[in-house]
Amino acid sequence: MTETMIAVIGGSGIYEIDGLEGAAWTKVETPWGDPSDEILSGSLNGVKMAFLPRHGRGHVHSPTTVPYRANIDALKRIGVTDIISVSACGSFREELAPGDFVIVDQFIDRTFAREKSFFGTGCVAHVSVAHPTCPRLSDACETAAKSAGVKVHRGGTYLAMEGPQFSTLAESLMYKNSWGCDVIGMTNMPEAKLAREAELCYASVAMITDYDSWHPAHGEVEVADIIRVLQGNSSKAKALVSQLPKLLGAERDDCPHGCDKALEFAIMTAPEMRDPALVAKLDAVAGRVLG
Ligand SMILES: CSC[C@H]1O[C@H](OP(=O)(O)O)[C@H](O)[C@@H]1O
Ligand SMILES: Nc1ncnc2[nH]cnc12
Repeated sequence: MTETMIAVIGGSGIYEIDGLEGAAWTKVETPWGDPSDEILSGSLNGVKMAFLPRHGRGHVHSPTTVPYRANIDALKRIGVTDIISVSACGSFREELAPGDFVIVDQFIDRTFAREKSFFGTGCVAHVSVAHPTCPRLSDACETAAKSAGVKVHRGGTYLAMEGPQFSTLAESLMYKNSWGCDVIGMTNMPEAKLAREAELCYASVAMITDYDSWHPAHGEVEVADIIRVLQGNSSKAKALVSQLPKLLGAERDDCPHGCDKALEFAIMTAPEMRDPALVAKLDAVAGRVLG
């Protein structure tokens, strides 16, 4: 058994969480630079919890400049076992309405201006992201959302776009009609890929804020509308988070889906050819397999 530590990565509109016992903001240093902000750590119902505002308090980082590698490394470094992402998203389906939550389980990664891996020259690794979210953690999010009285949909494909501009009408229609996507956002990639490389369970809660730009009755997406919906959503997200500790418990077994063993057979570079500097940087992320 391992001690559980649940981290919440809060997206747009969520810059703190209340109710943690012994809560303190702490700066965590990583070999990949500074995380988005200090990390708030404490406990809830006897379970260790951490919170990291993805864009930083005051919303400093754009989706492109969020330091995704530093964020995931920092969470792993302080002992996090499970990451719940909470994100504002546009919807491609009439029935996924603003105010609803979707427990996303697939992604299409259209981002192109971000570092997407901890590995590279001198230590090459290939992990599977066929199933990029953890079903055990997603189950907990679904149950937590229902207990918090949130309208929640299970499963959906999240189109991760580079941004920061929203999509054109042609893009929105293509993602919806040709690619069959359910929601759109700018941040869950490469975050989910990096969490998998770091052998952390990851689940994603998409808070629907708008119909992107495809919906004839809703016009184009605007930040003012998103903020209005987020103001209603943030108390729902906090209620969801407060249910998680009792669902996940203070101790956990190995992940039944193998998220915590993702690197077991992933590293290709021969031990004698590995770059010692890169191996040193991988101490938190891949120390289990690199020794
Ligand atoms: C404020 S609208 C666009 C912005 O909101 C989402 O951020 P997050 O995923 O961190 O909640 C979206 O991905 C964009 O970054
Ligand atoms: N329509 C949209 N596109 C991309 N990111 C979003 N975040 C919230 N709404 C969005």
